[in-house]
Amino acid sequence: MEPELRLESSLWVGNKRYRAVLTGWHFNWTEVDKKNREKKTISVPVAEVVGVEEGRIDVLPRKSVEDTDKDFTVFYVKRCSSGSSYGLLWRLGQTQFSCPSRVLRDQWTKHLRTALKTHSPLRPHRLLVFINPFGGKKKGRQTYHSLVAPLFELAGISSHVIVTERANQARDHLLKKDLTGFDGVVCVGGDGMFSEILHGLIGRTQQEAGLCENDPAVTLQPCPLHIGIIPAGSTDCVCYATVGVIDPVTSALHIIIGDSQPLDVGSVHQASALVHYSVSLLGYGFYGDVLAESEKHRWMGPLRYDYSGTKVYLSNRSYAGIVQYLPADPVLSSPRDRTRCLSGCSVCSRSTERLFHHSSDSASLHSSHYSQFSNDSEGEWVTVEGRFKCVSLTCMSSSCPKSPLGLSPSAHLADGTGDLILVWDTHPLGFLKFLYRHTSTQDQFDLPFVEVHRVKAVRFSLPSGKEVEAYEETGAMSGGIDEERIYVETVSRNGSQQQLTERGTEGEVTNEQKTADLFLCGLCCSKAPAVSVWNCDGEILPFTEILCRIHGQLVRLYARGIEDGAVVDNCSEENDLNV
Ligand SMILES: CCCCCCCCCCCCC/C=C/[C@@H](O)[C@H](COP(=O)(O)O)NC(=O)CCCCCCCCCCCCCCC
Ligand SMILES: Nc1ncnc2c1ncn2[C@@H]1O[C@H](COP(=O)(O)OP(=O)(O)O)[C@@H](O)[C@H]1O
Ligand SMILES: [Ca+2]
Repeated sequence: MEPELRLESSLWVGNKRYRAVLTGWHFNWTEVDKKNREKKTISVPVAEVVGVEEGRIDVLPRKSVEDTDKDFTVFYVKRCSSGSSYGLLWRLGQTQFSCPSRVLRDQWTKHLRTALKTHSPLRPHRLLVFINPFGGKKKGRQTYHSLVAPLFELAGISSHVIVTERANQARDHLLKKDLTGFDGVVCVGGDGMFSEILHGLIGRTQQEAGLCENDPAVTLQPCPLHIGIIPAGSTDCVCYATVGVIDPVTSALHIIIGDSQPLDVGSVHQASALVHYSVSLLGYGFYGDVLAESEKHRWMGPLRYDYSGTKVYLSNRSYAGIVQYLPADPVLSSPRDRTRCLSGCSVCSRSTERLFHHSSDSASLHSSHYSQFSNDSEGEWVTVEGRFKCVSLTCMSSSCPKSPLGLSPSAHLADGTGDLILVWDTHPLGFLKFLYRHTSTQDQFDLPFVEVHRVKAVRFSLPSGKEVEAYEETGAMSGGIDEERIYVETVSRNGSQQQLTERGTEGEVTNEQKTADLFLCGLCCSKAPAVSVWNCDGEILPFTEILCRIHGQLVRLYARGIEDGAVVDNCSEENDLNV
């Protein structure tokens, strides 16, 4: 602690006298009664002070209520239990202090501001904000302007706001435009919008580092800019899994105080090309089918997933496939150890050490393991083959309001691994039981037809002859087999990421749409299709045979992971105005 940051004096809040103390890390004020007896203390970590203003201030709308030259107002984070969610809601608390003199007031504001700078080095000064006006319930713009912008203004953050006019605008901006002076990028939208930001920032960082994203063996460069998520989408799983609640004000406060949460990212490859990045769900079978079906019902908003989920469940399909995976070190953690990755997680901290201080570890991965779809399953790769209801890979728990503990409740946000969930073909009631367990604390892996593995990489392929069979079946039904096959082959030869991830501008048919059409055409015919599609964080991938490698802590979010429920709920403290 730097001694000059310490300050102690008597201050008044209303007509009560307090003994206020600023140490390096905390700002405390304790009520003192007329007989000098100390009563309740309120303690705010300096890192959670949002701002300090002279006078008496109100926010939302912001106005100076009274500017006596002996007063100052402190804004800070307060926690409230969220009822249904596991995480805590953050709200803006404010307390108005009166000093005996103006000199003392100036001393307090100066010291508090200096302490803020010293103890929150990652607080953003300038942010680039992308708003998807069509995400979720289409309230992104309103949410940002009414709830988030006033808080940014209060905290002295300047923001450059872009309301997107087309899909991939945010990604393209991040790939090409000047980003000098920005500390972070904020995305107002859902997981799809987050994915755009992710692709833009990872791509830009690799471009600048001269690294080739197409090569799964390359150790990618972590992104220097932080990402903030203001949830305004349908699933909002990345926000829920990293903050614990879906709440724009909570997320805005995490951004303001410069919280930092690293996140693992999977890179998905086909042949020698990068196809997509994934953080929440890379799913084949059920989740792929649900996404393909739901794209037809976008107009339903977030409900489209429940409708399509039920429809796909009732169609009771399973798919043949070969899954190969590279297991992670079982000594470090296990997907069934019943732990949860919480704020300050020790498994993730140890991984930081391993990921960034022993780069020779990752060098050992630069072997033929990543040579695309080679048949050698030498080394540690494990191969399983059969029929699956679904094959899912997630880099984190993927908790969301639908499933508060997530696809893999013990997965870690930043341990450099993903959890591979294999659900073997089973009777419909068994599968329903599996799905239903996601909504409660019951263990969805404790079923005889379910396996879960903590992995560093996964490869998926179709049993020999299946792919041709698949296209022939669908082609026979649609009458368009030749055109489709040529199209897929052309794209894979070009290997252009731009082409692979571009989503439709009007009048033009993209890969995803073609793949979805090809697949959906199978849905409406009596014969079940032999192949499903991959759902990659809400995008349909145009390939079936893929390789995914997990990159530890490739990006950082303005978040801190889910806070332990034992953290005090200080919502109803006396003397504070809850804004
Ligand atoms: C019976 C109840 C079953 C509930 C099962 C819940 C499982 C939920 C797991 C959710 C994992 C979420 C992973 C995140 C994926 C997102 O990246 C991604 C994109 O999100 P965005 O549109 O916001 O941009 N979202 C998705 O792909 C959505 C996947 C959602 C699947 C939901 C499935 C609901 C299933 C309902 C089945 C009901 C069966 C009833 C039978 C009578
Ligand atoms: N202005 C826009 N018009 C159409 N699509 C957009 C626009 N901006 C972003 N998108 C795309 O919309 C998709 C869904 O966005 P998202 O914010 O995740 O909402 P949701 O959670 O409802 O799917 C994303 O894939 C994103 O690329
Ligand atoms: Ca992980």
